[in-house]
Amino acid sequence: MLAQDEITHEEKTGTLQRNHAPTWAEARQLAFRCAAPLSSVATSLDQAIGCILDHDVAARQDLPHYASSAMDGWAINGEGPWNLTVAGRRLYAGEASVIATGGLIPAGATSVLRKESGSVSGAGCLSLRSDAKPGETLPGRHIRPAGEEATAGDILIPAGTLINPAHLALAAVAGHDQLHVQRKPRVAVVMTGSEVVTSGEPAPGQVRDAFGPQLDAVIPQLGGVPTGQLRIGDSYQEWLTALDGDGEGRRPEVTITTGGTGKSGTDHFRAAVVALGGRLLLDGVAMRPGHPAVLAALPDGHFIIGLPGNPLAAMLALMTLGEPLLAALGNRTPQEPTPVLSGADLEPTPGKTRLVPCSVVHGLVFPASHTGPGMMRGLAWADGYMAVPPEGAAAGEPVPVLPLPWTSPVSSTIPDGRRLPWHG
Ligand SMILES: Nc1nc2c(c(=O)[nH]1)N[C@H]1C(S)=C(S)[C@@H](COP(=O)(O)OP(=O)(O)OC[C@H]3O[C@@H](n4cnc5c(N)ncnc54)[C@H](O)[C@@H]3O)O[C@H]1N2
Ligand code: MOO
Repeated sequence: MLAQDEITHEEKTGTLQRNHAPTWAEARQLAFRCAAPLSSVATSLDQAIGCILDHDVAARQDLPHYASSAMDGWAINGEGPWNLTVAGRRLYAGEASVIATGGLIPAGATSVLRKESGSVSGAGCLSLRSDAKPGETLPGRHIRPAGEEATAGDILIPAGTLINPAHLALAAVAGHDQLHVQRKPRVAVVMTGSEVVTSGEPAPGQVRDAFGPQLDAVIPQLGGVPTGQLRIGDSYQEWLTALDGDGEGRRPEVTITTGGTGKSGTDHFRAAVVALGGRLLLDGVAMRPGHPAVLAALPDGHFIIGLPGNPLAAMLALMTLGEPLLAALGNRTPQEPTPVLSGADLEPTPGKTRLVPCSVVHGLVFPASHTGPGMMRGLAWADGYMAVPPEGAAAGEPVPVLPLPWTSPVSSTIPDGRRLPWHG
């Protein structure tokens, strides 16, 4: 939801009165600060994977909750020989009964004798084999005591943990059927453009859709839950209907649109937001590519991110606005840039941060090739993206680098870790 205390006067009145677009760093900060974390939700174990735990998970009873046999053999009382009795009954001195691995230790048992350490006579008398290992009948031998792993009330998984498959098993064996987790923002995608085709080779004047295949895959990587994709043409009415949610004003916490951020007659993002009573929190960012990106809030406190139509521009705008917004809604911290020494001279772009897919080779960062605003080739192989400051950077100077949602964090090559004067 929209963070009420972060709404400025400009935003309340629905008018953005900036004379210049925010810097890339300001835009990221705004996208993070405009949203408050969603509430927590109780969920079944299978739905909790990859979620952040909101309440501690404690052992409901001792783990294991009863003393059990660690071996197949006999539960015994005292030193042998033993008279065999019915399994499960209390054992008195000199008695034994058959037990399997995991079986409940009967009252009176002092230890478990492994099958290979005993022999039974025809008369039902159990005796220790002469080749049995020493100490086989010592008290507690081959018994797994109750509470060996945890005592009732022990915190097994603290709040804040990112749930992995083993955590699910631990919660289950500790007696839990549900977990309280941080709710993830639901994210709908609305793709615009009557020239966009979704299969085969496009004809001249058509383009093959670059967003359908990747957005629902990247949304979970950014901590969101995709709720579906809608394709519309270029008319204002289609925009209005698409952004109006289910027709009764219900919509997911975030809607991502693609295309229509320009200011031509077919670009209806802003008009549709205003018609729905919403306001623009940010209209354009001083970056390249992706500068026409828009962030808006609707009266229900839900958000719309307008990504430009050019595919690389859109993905870098998603990293700039969507990554911090989804982090805020999911109660996580946004990605921080890491300083890495540049392996190449990077041209200045006065007044704009340049976002460039990049590769890291032997600790130096290099711009990828094929990184025009409409291209996907450079991004597909990149280790991350550089945020080249407006003044550029010479080879050997540090530049801020961020990972992509599907790449590993980039490690810093700056030896003393000193803070760099990032723009913005
Ligand atoms: N006169 C100006 N024209 C443009 C400017 C400008 O400042 N002045 N900015 C350019 C930049 S930069 C961008 S980015 C785009 C923004 O355009 P829109 O967000 O309005 O997007 P569209 O016009 O709908 O499409 C742009 C481009 O992207 C292609 N596209 C759209 N959807 C898809 C898709 N699903 N898969 C692949 N490609 C897609 C579309 O065919 C266009 O080629 O405006 C520039 N123009
Ligand atoms: O956002 Mo556009 O280049 O800046 O594609």
